[in-house]
Amino acid sequence: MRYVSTRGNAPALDFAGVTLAGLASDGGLYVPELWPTLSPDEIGALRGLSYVDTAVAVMAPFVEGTLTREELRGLCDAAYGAFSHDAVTPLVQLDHDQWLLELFHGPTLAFKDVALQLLGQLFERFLKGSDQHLTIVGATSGDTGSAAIDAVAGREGVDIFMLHPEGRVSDVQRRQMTTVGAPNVHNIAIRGDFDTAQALVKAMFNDASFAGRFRLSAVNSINWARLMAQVVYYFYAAVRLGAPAKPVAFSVPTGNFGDVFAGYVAAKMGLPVAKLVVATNVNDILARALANGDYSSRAVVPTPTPSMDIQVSSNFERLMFDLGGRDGAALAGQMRSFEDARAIRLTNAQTQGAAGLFVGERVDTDEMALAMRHAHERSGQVIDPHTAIALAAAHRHAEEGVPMVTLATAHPAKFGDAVERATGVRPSLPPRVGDLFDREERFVTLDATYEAVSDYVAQHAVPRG
Ligand SMILES: Cc1ncc(COP(=O)(O)O)c(C=O)c1O
Ligand SMILES: N[C@@H](CCOP(=O)(O)O)C(=O)O
Repeated sequence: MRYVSTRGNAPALDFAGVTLAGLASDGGLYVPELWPTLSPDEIGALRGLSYVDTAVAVMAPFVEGTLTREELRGLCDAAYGAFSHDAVTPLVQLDHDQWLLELFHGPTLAFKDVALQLLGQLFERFLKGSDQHLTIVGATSGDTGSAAIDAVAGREGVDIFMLHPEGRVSDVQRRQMTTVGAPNVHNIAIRGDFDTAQALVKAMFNDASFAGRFRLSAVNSINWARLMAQVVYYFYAAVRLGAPAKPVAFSVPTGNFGDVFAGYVAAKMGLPVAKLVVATNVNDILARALANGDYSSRAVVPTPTPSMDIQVSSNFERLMFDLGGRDGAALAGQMRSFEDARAIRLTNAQTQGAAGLFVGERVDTDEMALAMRHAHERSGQVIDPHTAIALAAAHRHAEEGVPMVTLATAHPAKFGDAVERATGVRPSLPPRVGDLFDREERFVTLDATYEAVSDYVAQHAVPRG
């Protein structure tokens, strides 16, 4: 399998190449040259398979030429052995057609673990025997940071620099990052929002002289391997609910458009997906873009769903590329206009193509709290605020006879205050992270400027050999 950049001006790479590169050298994102497909019989044959067996069947075409199925299985066994539920991503029934897909049984209690535990294994595999030292730079609005740190803390040959917006992540989220004592972990709080943090990370990749000094890599969902691993659970859930004979709908709490783009990939691969509900909080650029092609970014408003407080969704570029006829030059022009004006109109091909599968929904904080309360009172489920955004959106699209799966992206204990306010229940932290508030924190706080952040990274990273 070869991968091409959405901006059409970077070398095509194999799977190991895109995993280590993260972002393409022309500023674009890597996507497979062709979408692999599974036939209805092949999808039907996934029914009853374990999560790891499903993962191998779904991901094998993406790693072809780089990893054998047996190698992939070994990495998946190691990655998913760290999950606390045998099913890895279990389904929970809420009512007749409404389901939750629990994605938070990994070490850091959020869906990011599903991809990042595997990414940690992939980095180790691809760096084995080489003298390269990887400098990972990442941005987090809360959950990617801890999941990435957990995946690489203490690993040889890797340093991780993780930027989070100061004061805009929950206490649990921050402590999950800042109390990890491993010397290769560097936490940076920036005086700015997540979009600024993400832009600073991309600027380091796009600065040829900086990127030339270090072997940079990415753990955000700009890294293709992240999305690939997330495609698996769409198949795993859908076959349990009747696919391929029956289409299944998904509602996805959305920020950087990574998780829901993985659902799009599953559909491109042949999974019968009835609908993908793109659920946003009041930071609703995606809901507006999908409703009327208005892709314009506004100031980020802090909410009780901090991980979705995003106005520039990296992975939307992948969708725009695919729906716009895979024209790298045209997409590069569109992205340049967006970067300059923070506002563009999507083309007809992009809006109409998206309308076939996606529907955007904006859910405000009151509706979110109501969804949490209803899930608790009617179905006995304590859910986190991000999941509640998607559940509220899912109810707007309930259709008789079509299973609707809401992706439960975080454990409620990560957002204990918001959950308690809405439901009166204070969820307790699972024992694996129970002593979080007794551990010492370690991080620096920097101005949100390129100079401040890149200088800090340059002073602490290991240069290329
Ligand atoms: C708990 C939670 N839900 C939803 C999201 C949004 O996912 P995505 O950025 O892939 O759209 C995030 C962050 O990414 C998150 O941490
Ligand atoms: N909500 C995310 C933001 C980064 O998203 P990513 O999926 O691109 O890593 C977070 O929790 O950090």
